[in-house]
Amino acid sequence: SACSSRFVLSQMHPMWQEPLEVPGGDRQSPIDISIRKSVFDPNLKPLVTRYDPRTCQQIWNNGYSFLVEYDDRTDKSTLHGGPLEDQFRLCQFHFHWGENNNWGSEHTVDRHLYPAELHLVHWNSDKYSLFEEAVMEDNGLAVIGVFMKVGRRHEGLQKLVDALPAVRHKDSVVEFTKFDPSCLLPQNTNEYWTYAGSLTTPPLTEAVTWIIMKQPIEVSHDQLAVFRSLLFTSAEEEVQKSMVNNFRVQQSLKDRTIRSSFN
Ligand SMILES: NS(=O)(=O)N=C1NCCCN1
Ligand SMILES: [Zn+2]
Repeated sequence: SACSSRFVLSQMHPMWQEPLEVPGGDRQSPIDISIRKSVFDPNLKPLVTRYDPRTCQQIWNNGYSFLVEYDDRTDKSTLHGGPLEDQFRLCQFHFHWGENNNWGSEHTVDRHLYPAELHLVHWNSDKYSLFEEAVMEDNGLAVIGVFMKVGRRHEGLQKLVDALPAVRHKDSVVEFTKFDPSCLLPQNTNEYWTYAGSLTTPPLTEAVTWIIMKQPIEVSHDQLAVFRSLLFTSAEEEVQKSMVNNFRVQQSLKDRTIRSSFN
């Protein structure tokens, strides 16, 4: 699908070598969400997600994370409401995690680190016709962030976990269908923070309206361990590197306000 953003692969730098300059630089992500600095906005609406599992296509290890990619050629899996004025189309979701359960999320809440974070990536299909186009525009993308904490096994996630050994190496792809990503959202999606930010992996463009869920989802220790069995490296590379700590360093808030949908 268009959103697999293969063009990004060519510009990709390993996480640990931040590019020297980033586009703009005054609305970069991720950030710490300071609860006392966030401002309650009573005009924020409930989030509306309508995901059609039939648009789910494949899982791909892009050497950064693993992406579950959706057919985004029509408006079948969409997001609107919340802070958004337009309708956005789901193109993929992926995760960021650590080498252990003490860290791994990209965003933090009052400096609290979670072991992992889910990103559901959508692009503005009211204003643009391709992900690649929207990724360059300041109102082009909307990413829902969901924190993950260690607890009960997540039954919906398990189908995804079982498919991971098939995409162990960078550039491997496997068919993956009929997955409804709404099972990965917390039961309360009315409480979130939202702010203007950027992609946290190249092209790092300042195109993202971030919507970070307050309520984390629970996944088991063993499910996270399978994430860590993935590799950054392709099958033919001699030295294999385990895919862990694939999060970006936090960025300055600069002149931004984080709004909350709850008091
Ligand atoms: N972690 S992130 O901000 O979602 N970054 C992304 N970069 C490229 C395409 C999709 N997402
Ligand atoms: Zn991400």
